[in-house]
Amino acid sequence: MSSERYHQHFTISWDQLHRDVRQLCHQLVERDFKGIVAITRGGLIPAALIARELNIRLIDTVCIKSYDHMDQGGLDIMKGVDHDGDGWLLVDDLVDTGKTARAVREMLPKAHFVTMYAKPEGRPLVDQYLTEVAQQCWIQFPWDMGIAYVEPLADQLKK
Ligand SMILES: O=P(O)(O)OC[C@H]1O[C@H](OP(=O)(O)OP(=O)(O)O)[C@H](O)[C@@H]1O
Ligand SMILES: Nc1nc2[nH]cnc2c(=O)[nH]1
Ligand SMILES: [Mg+2]
Repeated sequence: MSSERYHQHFTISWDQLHRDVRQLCHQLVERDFKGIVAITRGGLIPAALIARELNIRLIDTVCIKSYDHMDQGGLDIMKGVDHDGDGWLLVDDLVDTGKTARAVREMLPKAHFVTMYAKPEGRPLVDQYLTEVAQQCWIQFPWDMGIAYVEPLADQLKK
């Protein structure tokens, strides 16, 4: 699937992400998890912040790749886990088409699956998410961006 399906950007700053993680954690803190399984790589960042909020130190990974920047390819599963997820919190940054989530759900059917952001197609595959984002939006994460100089509008208009 190609990048043409994305018509807008939804940009998330480090501050926003951190606030969103804390808000999601309010809904998780009463539960008792054995540990966290983070879906690499995007899930690693929220997983670390969630682990701090919920005081969880046992963190495992499912290592998987499906996108080359905005282009979706075949799923490449590099590492799984040897349990069905019972009592574990499964974390990814987002669910989009749900292809990644479907594959990981098969591996860990009993895990409690959360993402920070969810698009409509993938939303039914997760147990909990914080913010819904339109299907045609590309979510731009802070780790994929940098601070850059922006030319004043007046100078841009002179060109
Ligand atoms: O619902 P889907 O359409 O499957 O898309 C969601 C997945 O895509 C991204 O991962 P990606 O494969 O780009 O790898 P990364 O986490 O290493 O950036 C994102 O982190 C999710 O894991
Ligand atoms: N950064 C990012 N990765 C994705 N992988 C699938 N959809 C997205 C998205 O909207 N943003
Ligand atoms: Mg990912």
